[in-house]
Amino acid sequence: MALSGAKKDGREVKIYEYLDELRTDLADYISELSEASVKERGVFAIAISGGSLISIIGKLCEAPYSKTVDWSKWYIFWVDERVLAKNHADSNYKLAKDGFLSKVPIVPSHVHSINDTVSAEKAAEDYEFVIRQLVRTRVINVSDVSDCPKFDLILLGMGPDGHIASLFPDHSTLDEKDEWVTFVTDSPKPPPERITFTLPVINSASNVAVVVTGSSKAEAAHLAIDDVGPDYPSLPAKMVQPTKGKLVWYLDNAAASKLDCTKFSD
Ligand SMILES: O=C(O)[C@H](O)[C@@H](O)[C@H](O)[C@H](O)COP(=O)(O)O
Repeated sequence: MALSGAKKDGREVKIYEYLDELRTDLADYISELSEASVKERGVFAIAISGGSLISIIGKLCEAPYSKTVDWSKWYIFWVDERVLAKNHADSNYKLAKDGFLSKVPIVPSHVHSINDTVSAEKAAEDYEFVIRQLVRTRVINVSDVSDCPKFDLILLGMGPDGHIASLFPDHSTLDEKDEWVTFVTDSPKPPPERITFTLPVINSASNVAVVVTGSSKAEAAHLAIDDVGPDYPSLPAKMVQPTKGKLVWYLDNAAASKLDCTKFSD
């Protein structure tokens, strides 16, 4: 059973004792969003991150989701990617392909991975170009507030330092307002070269879910979720504030161990 707290500003925080409960609830949530999006606009545009998130959403490859989700309508994107060959052990594409995409009938041409044959800067530029084409054809919706792409769902993990996607604390990419996709060549988490969606794109999504497990992330989760004042202006996870979309945090007990649950109002 999740201890769920709806906070004042519309964020939802869900905390689970058992990882399998979290995986099931998240899979339910994703399949509900997929169904609603397919009903409303015929497609589901979802952007995923790397890391432990992939094994968590691997639940979607199991029954009933494997049979009930309309996989033919899914379009897959990466919120961030390491600039490596697609068959490299550290590639987010490879991680997702091996752990998820190869196990469900997603149309191969709907899987939009980065150009892995060019520099980080060019890969970011190319990826933004691809996204612009798909916004034009409305595979991806567009935000009426920011003119940014409006993904149906963006799935994020979070690092112990509070990074999300490949947006790291105190990094200049956090200030990027014009580009949809940018690049880093000095990522503190290896490998150093990455591309990443910018905050305006993340915050334009219809739905954002941040999935965090493990005690190493408890402090960052506390700083991002609890109202700790203006002392941590550059914590990327705290900057995830969808303009009109819905934000849900999925945490296990260990990651939630420093949260001030008394502030939650159901
Ligand atoms: O490619 C990456 O490195 C990411 O997309 C990154 O943002 C990741 O989601 C977090 O670092 C959490 O990773 P873990 O869940 O594995 O700790």
